[in-house]
Amino acid sequence: MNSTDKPRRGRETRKAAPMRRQEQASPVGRPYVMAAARIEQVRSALGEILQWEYPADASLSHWFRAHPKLGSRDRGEVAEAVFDVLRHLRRYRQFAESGTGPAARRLAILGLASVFDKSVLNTGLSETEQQWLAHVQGIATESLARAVRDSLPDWLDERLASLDDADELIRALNLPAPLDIRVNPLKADRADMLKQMRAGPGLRYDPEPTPYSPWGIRLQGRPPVNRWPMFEKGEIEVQDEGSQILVSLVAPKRGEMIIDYCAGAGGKTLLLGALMRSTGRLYAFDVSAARLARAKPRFARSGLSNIVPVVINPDNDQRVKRLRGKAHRVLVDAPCSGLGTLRRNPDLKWRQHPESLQALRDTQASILRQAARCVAPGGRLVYATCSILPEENEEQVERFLAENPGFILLDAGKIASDRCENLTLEGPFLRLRPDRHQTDGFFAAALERKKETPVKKAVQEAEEAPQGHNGEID
Ligand SMILES: C[S@@+](CC[C@H](N)C(=O)[O-])C[C@H]1O[C@@H](n2cnc3c(N)ncnc32)[C@H](O)[C@@H]1O
Repeated sequence: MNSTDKPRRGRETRKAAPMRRQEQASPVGRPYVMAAARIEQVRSALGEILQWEYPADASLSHWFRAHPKLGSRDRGEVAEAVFDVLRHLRRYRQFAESGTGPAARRLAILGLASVFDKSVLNTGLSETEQQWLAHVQGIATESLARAVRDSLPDWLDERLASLDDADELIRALNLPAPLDIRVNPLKADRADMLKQMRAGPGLRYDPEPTPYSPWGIRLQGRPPVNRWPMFEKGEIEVQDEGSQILVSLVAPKRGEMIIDYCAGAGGKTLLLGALMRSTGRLYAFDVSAARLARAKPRFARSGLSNIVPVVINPDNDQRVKRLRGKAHRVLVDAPCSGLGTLRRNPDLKWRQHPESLQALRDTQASILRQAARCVAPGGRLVYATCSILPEENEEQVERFLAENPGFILLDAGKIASDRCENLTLEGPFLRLRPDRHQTDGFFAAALERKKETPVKKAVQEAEEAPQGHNGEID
């Protein structure tokens, strides 16, 4: 699960334009209408989202389409309140149990308390509601159990408890994220792009270079990046710095044959292709034709001509078979719980369950096994997720290595730091966390197929399969 590569919702922070609506900024009489109407809008949107039928951003987009009269500021405020509720749902539900009237309205009020100043919000509240809000806002959250205070389901709280500095991690996952973009190294230079942004549409979003990735720029607030000329020209893409660092582990070279095995909407494919300087052959595999279709306009904007998108079957795909033992590098950006991206997708903590995790683990192991067969002797296999759970990460890799002695584990931290200055990581794995690196939570391992281990079986099977020119597939 990864939806890190599109413009995100998130509260405006730091130097971005102040977001909390203040009474003095509104004409007389307006705050009441605004606050009262907004409470009803947020309540109504939450009514759809909390069914959990679809991801929250999809449900919210659906709700916006059903309310076309709302302007961009209205939508921004509704989105901000809704996402605040999703982040703090368990605590807010507990707070909403007290008080009178529909609890759904009280959830909306709590969400809007993060958007509006008290004076504005109070204009839409009854006396009793104002008293209730003041009461719950005065509760010392430190006295609550962590799962309530930081709003986690019990099963997730228990799993996260085993991680180092769990409290810091959980707190960071509950904060809204800034927006990272990535410069397309084929078309632009980061220093020039920073200048252009500061002189143009990016100025009010406080653009700064990302600390580790040489291609990243961090923006505060909710910049409408996809309407900016540099985006339309393919000079920039939205991509969390963590994803950029992860691609640096693949370290593709000019002229190589690379497979992005789970390419999805192509976020990582784009950077891989640019690092190959649009040479060689870059297969973008995915089982989802719809996701690959979403990647196509991005590929077109990027100016890359080395990408071959292929919709594959999850089992026994003949085109995959033909690439056995041939690829210099294979990236498996596996489908995962996405729990490292809670800053942007807080609904995932309510949409995932231990049972769905087990199914994901089986899929991950199966994809890793199949993708590994494509790696040439001496070639590199990178396994990555945007999860923070060991069962989707270290445990998968350790099991794979135990079953596949022809592969060895490389030092991912060292490889990443070759490309990403300032990045010092301990241990063989790449583990990024919002509390330590200000990125989403990511995991990656870099493996190498031993040179001396012939991919005998794989090659044999590849020879049996009908070949395209040079073992390529169309
Ligand atoms: C984490 S997402 C990939 C995100 C993408 N790499 C990016 O950077 O935008 C995982 C992808 O794996 C795909 N997937 C699921 N099962 C698969 C399989 N058996 N083989 C290949 N891809 C699969 C999903 O369709 C999804 O697009």
